[in-house]
Amino acid sequence: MLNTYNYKELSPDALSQLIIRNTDPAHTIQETVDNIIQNVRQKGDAALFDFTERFDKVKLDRLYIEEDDIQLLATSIGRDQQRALEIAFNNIYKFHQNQLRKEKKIDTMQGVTCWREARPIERVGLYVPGGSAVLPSTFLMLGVPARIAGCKEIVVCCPPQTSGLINGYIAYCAYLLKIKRIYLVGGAQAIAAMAYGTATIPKVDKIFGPGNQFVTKAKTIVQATTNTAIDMPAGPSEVLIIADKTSNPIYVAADLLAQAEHGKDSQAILVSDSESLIEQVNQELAKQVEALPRVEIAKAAIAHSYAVLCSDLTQAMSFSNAYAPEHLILALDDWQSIINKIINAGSVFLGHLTPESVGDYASGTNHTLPTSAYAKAYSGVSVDSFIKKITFQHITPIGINQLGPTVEILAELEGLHAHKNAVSVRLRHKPE
Ligand SMILES: NC(=O)c1ccc[n+]([C@@H]2O[C@H](COP(=O)([O-])OP(=O)(O)OC[C@H]3O[C@@H](n4cnc5c(N)ncnc54)[C@H](O)[C@@H]3O)[C@@H](O)[C@H]2O)c1
Ligand SMILES: N[C@H](CO)Cc1c[nH]c[nH+]1
Ligand SMILES: [Zn+2]
Repeated sequence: MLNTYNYKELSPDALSQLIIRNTDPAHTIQETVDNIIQNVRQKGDAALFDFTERFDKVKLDRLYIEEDDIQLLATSIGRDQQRALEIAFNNIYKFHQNQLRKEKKIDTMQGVTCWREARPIERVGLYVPGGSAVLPSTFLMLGVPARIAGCKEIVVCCPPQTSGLINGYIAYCAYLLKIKRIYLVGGAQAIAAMAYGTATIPKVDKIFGPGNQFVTKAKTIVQATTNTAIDMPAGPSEVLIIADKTSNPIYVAADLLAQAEHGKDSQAILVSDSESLIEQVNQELAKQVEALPRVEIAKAAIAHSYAVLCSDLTQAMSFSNAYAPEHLILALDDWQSIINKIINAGSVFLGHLTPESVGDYASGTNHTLPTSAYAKAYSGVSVDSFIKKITFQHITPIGINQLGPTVEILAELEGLHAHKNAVSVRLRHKPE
């Protein structure tokens, strides 16, 4: 099922072709998204009603639901499902709360004190995907760190159900997160609305959340064209599994399919030093895929996924670092010996009993992660994503005497005399 490449036969060009994903060579997604953004800018709410009818096939009479509806929907789900969402909420909360740390004040010289303090981003927009599958887990992954950071205004957009509402699981997450309004808008139009603001949807300072190629393209466009920031490009899901003769092919195939079922444009890569393991995983894939309800989606994703045969695990890790996967699974007995060779990956899963699904839902780590090789430069969402760190400094009379002459010289060598003077006047005219 997986097309297999031999690492040592790959030219540098072939290697870079292999690791590219989800490009938009004909710019069709770019054009569609540009057009959606322009429409939302010009027509505001009217464009949101239109696009929701066109893409989500829902004719809305209002763009949001509020507390009463949310409460009603939240109570419609089973107690087991509520408990599972509560356990996920608690674990994500515990893991993320530990990320809030106070930094020490540093005296860089006598009388010169510098430090940083965190402040929440005031208005944040959370995008909860809901096209091919509604993802309440993503709501928790974004909402929990936003709450821990202390963001004042949390705007949430999610594509509507055919009923014109949201589903009960999303509503239960809203209840856990104390979110009182959800906008029933998805896709690029939701991102444009949060970046520009409409009569109904407030403009925010930063947009968070994963989504399909339309959502991800819209995020990168608004980041470049407005003063609204984004968390990162978090597009179609990916997994790369490094496996050897100690791996269980049943588990490996199951983990590949778990990401393949997200969307036709998802990618699931197997890298191994064992030809026979690749063969066994292929047999398992063929068996397991047929049992999935989302069999057509998973098959399409597997069709443009592949395996890479390497001579050893060091080579396997080099390939993985070049690919920079959103998720990396080390399905090995001896994962400890290569963990320090990982350079690029969004989130890592170690050993045989750590499926990626646990991180998707409930172990505590965040599942909003960089895709398309952006793991080379971006981290996944965390509490840090929802705060700014502001630097502070204070200089005493001793400090200005110590540091002032250095700054005078540096300002002079840059030819910036007003800069120099701002120090000189303080050295010459000391307060009584
Ligand atoms: N990287 C991550 O951290 C992460 C986490 C969770 C999910 N994901 C990914 O998020 C994605 C979710 O995608 P999804 O489609 O299910 O939901 P989505 O909410 O991202 O997209 C649905 C919206 O896309 C828009 N749309 C659909 N077809 C369109 C078209 N032809 N033209 C313009 N707009 C169109 C519609 O407005 C619809 O509301 C998946 O690819 C999944 O792999 C990534
Ligand atoms: N694997 C996705 C991140 O790429 C997250 C997710 C949500 N629900 C299931 N999985
Ligand atoms: Zn997943």
